[in-house]
Amino acid sequence: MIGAGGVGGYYGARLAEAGHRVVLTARGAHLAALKKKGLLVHYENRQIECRVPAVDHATLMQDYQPGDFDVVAIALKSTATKAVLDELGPWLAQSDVPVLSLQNGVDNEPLIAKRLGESRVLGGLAVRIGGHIVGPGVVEAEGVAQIIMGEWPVVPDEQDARRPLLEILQTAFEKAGIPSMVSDNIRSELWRKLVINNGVNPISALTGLDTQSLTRHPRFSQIVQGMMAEAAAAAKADGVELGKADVDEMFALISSFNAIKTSMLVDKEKGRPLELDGIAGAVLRRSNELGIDAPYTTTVNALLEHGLG
Ligand SMILES: NC(=O)C1=CN([C@@H]2O[C@H](COP(=O)(O)OP(=O)(O)OC[C@H]3O[C@@H](n4cnc5c(N)ncnc54)[C@H](OP(=O)(O)O)[C@@H]3O)[C@@H](O)[C@H]2O)C=CC1
Ligand SMILES: CC(C)(CO)C(=O)C(=O)O
Repeated sequence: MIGAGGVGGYYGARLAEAGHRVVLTARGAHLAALKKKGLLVHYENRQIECRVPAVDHATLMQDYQPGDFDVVAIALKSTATKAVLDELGPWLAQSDVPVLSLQNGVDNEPLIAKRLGESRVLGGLAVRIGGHIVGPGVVEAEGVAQIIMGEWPVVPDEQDARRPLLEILQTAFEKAGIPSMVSDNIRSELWRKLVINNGVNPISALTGLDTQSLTRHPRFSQIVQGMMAEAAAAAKADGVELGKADVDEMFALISSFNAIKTSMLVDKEKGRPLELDGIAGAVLRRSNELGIDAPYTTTVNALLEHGLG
């Protein structure tokens, strides 16, 4: 699990708890704590204590072969994807182990494909999960925490070599208490998730409000829906057709989810880089390509880029 943060730490701990051999990567004080006392995950009134190897990337490349793993999952912020692929690329290239992205945004899988070849990419996303590092070695997570995955970009061919592995992963995830689904069109699923993220992540970082405060607010909910509609329109540039029904469905999904701080709000509070380019930037690039305006996204993105909020 590359990046044992809120998402990677939670899923890694669930898999380890179910008996899978998991190796976590991290750095800094979080890594030091993982090595010293293991990972502690607080999840829905439970505590999961996870004692598995935790290493930095230099140690990963030195002590392990990529072929030691059935799958390498990436749960980094998309701000780190390129740098980490530059770092791990030559090591990953030594085998054909599939790489599963569990990140938000639609630009991670293309980066992995460019580096390792399309046939090794498993697209994926974490849905209905709020998970964050709350202190060194400690993660708090909530929500049903589903995983959706599929051959990237779209391979509805039953002969695709990745399908049997996806089915094995799905079974393993389910047995570990992680609801999961294999999609024939992961690109579309990634865009549907981006509709949610463009809707709530930037405006939450700007206002400091949680998801329910935004979706129930008379004014902010309009901005959320506007930013969702702009993401849905931008999807067309990638050949994904999303309409009002998708926007309504995604708005209903996030409105009915726990009142959580988005990952971007948590990054803002911690003074960390924001995944702005991977979320609003991805929408704005496609809107520009299509020649359509995205006024809500343009405004909120510009305010955050200029350090407001
Ligand atoms: N958090 C959430 O609730 C949700 C997040 N997502 C998505 O999941 C992805 C992961 O998010 P999240 O779990 O919040 O991310 P986190 O920031 O919590 O975790 C990422 C971890 O990777 C570490 N990392 C980064 N670069 C390196 C490196 N070079 N070597 C070792 N470790 C490194 C980070 O360390 P450091 O802190 O030092 O940078 C951090 O511990 C994102 O795309 C996010 O949008 C999706 C659904 C919900
Ligand atoms: C909005 C949310 C919580 C949905 O899972 C998310 O993906 C994030 O915080 O980045």
